[in-house]
Amino acid sequence: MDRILIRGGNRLSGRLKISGAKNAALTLMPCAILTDEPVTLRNLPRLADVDGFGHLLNQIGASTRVEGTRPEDFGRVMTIRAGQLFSTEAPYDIVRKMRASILVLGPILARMGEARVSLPGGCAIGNRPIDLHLKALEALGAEIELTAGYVKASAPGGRLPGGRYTFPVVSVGATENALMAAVTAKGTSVLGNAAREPEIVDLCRLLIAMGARIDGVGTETLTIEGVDRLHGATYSVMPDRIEAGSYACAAAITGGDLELVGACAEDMRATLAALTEAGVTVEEKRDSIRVTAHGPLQPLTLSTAPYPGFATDMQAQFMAMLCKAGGTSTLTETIFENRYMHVPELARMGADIQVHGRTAMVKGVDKLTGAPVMATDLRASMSLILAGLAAEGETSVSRVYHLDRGYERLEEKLSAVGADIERVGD
Ligand SMILES: CC(=O)N[C@H]1[C@@H](OP(=O)(O)OP(=O)(O)OC[C@H]2O[C@@H](n3ccc(=O)[nH]c3=O)[C@H](O)[C@@H]2O)O[C@H](CO)[C@@H](O)[C@@H]1O
Ligand SMILES: C=C(OP(=O)(O)O)C(=O)O
Repeated sequence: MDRILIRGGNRLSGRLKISGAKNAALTLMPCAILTDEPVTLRNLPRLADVDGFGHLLNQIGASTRVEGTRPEDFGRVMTIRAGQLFSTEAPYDIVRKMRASILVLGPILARMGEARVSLPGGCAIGNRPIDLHLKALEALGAEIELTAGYVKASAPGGRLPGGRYTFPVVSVGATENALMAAVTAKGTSVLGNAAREPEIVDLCRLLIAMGARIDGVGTETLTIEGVDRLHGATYSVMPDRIEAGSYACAAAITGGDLELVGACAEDMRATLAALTEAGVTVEEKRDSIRVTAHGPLQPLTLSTAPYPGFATDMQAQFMAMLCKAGGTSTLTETIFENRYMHVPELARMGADIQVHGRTAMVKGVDKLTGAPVMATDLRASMSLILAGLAAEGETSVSRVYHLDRGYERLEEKLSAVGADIERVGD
């Protein structure tokens, strides 16, 4: 298994290209199930999860073709053709490896009138239930049955009637599933307390480009007027706000100066506000964000929340960064009950972090020291990379397959801006 080796202490500086967003890509790809015409996605990041999702689409009968991208390019173009589907099932073996697989439930049900998708179960960051996905689909008219670890959903008469559902808590995945199921329903659907994440806006934009009728895009009430059929489209995946935020933390923790090319400041207001409060200079340019760290970092008090709040996907990276702040920071994780797996690993590098329930107190330390550490999930892995960049000596991060799920060519991007980082096989 590969490891990443970092010899810390280098100040990062230069331009770094931001890739297409994983969390958008994984909700745009299943849209192709909704039409028999080709859907072409540009700026699709080269990630293990994108490959995995392609594999899942192949399993149900869709073809995926990657076109004319050179190996040196970031991102790629993929055309998905779901002319005819021969299966309505997402099996356990795929769903257990990739949580986003649950996002085929709504589109397969809408297209085929029935779907059978394995229950995803928990994962390292906590219990990740799908009850709200199912309740929303039921409200749109689906009949749901849970048997032998699978969700079986069917639309009476082969097509959902549509309906109204107000989410009791904001759920990104359930909003996405319900949206994709509602766009071809017979009638109008209204989703209340819907997630407003930029990735949901990206999803709406693709669906609209395919002929869907959606009102209230970017707000908490989405009104979807069902259409008889959707057509193909070509669409560019939005820039990855979490990747951009992670590299902004890399600039901050190394006292560096990075220009994040292609990053969209509008999508990452809470992250940029937190960086500014920590004493980092953030300069918004036409097609990039420049992040410059000067003196010592200031401690912060942050609590994760649905968009436009501070993203749970940025919590681990900020925790690593705040290990180098001059004072004690307080981080509260409100979305996932177990998203502190990076804490014991950061402690191995000299971090001083106390966790009480959902709150972590991060006391800044004079120095972090390189150590062998183990990645436990995607963003936890990134927090270890960040700590390694700032640490004295060598850090070896194992289980880097977590990173490969969400960071396109990480070591290449970081070494181009001055990091001493390499991937080694065992
Ligand atoms: C609101 C939020 O920040 N969502 C994050 C969540 O999306 P993801 O779609 O995975 O999770 P949800 O947004 O659905 O979860 C939000 C909250 O709702 C709960 N829930 C969710 C679905 C359900 O059926 N029942 C239920 O109780 C979850 O346990 C969680 O506490 O993880 C992704 C990966 O880290 C992030 O990119 C998203 O930003
Ligand atoms: C946890 C994440 O992703 P996933 O929902 O795909 O596990 C993430 O993007 O931080």
